[in-house]
Amino acid sequence: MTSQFPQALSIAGSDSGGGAGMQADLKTIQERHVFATTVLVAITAQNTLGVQDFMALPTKIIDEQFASLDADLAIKACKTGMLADSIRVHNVVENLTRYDFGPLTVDPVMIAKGGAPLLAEDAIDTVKKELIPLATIVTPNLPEAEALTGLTIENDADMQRAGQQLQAMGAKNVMVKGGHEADPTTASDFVLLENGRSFWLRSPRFDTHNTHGTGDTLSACITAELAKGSDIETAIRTGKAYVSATIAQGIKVGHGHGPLNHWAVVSEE
Ligand SMILES: Nc1ncnc2c1ncn2[C@@H]1O[C@H](COP(=O)(O)OP(=O)(O)O)[C@@H](O)[C@H]1O
Ligand SMILES: Cc1ncc(COP(=O)(O)O)c(N)n1
Repeated sequence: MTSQFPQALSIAGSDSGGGAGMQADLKTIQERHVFATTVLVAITAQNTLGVQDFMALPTKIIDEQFASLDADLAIKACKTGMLADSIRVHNVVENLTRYDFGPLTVDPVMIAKGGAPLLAEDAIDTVKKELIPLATIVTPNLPEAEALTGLTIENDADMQRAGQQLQAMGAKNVMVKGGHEADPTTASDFVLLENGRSFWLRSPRFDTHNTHGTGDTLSACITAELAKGSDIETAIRTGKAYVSATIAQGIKVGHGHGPLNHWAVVSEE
């Protein structure tokens, strides 16, 4: 039989507004020419103005989605996004241990841009102890890196320290994202690789409110590239170039923190 087309999996929550969560993952993976599959963990009633409500799904149907995928598809890379609470984090970890869906990108989603919690506070410990040790790469933003490490992050040295702590927790590779930094000109992310190499990825900071779904888009792009067989550094660099393009080539949708342009053309490709 001929080899299967590259397939990737997003394990996440739904954003009814279409800009973040599962929907951002699907759009990104599709744009990167990889076949996207999903395990839905929670449903949010959400738009660009905020999260109005959410409901986590029963673990039985989460188990069944994993089993259905394993029985048929050939998934080569996967990612996690919103996992809601400690019970679901544990449940997803059990399933990721049961099946081989390739390298795992952990986007430790905690709080939506508008401030709504997407992960119960007591689940942070479960993420640290159970999920991060499975991660091929973990991609926290600054508030998430602070919550996971207990550090206060105010400068480049703090971001590097957070990266080292997250690697010590068991993540092979770490990308500490600086989207929430105060720097008005540059968006800088710190990358620490499994082989000990580290570097900064910097792009111009675009003056826009349309940054809903940036973290999901970056981590989904990394996942898609890993599904195609890219090495981790190439996947990370492509992810940064793609998310920058989706912000730079913005579209106007909604009345709050608008979504990204997932059709954006990445110039260096
Ligand atoms: N205004 C911006 N201009 C350019 N890049 C940005 C901007 N905001 C975020 N980014 C980039 O988007 C990616 C996601 O970062 P961040 O916003 O920190 O994540 P999250 O969505 O998880 O909060 C990072 O590569 C970050 O540097
Ligand atoms: C269902 C869901 N998952 C994740 C996010 C994070 O979005 P952002 O990337 O803007 O932090 C979100 N707002 N909703």
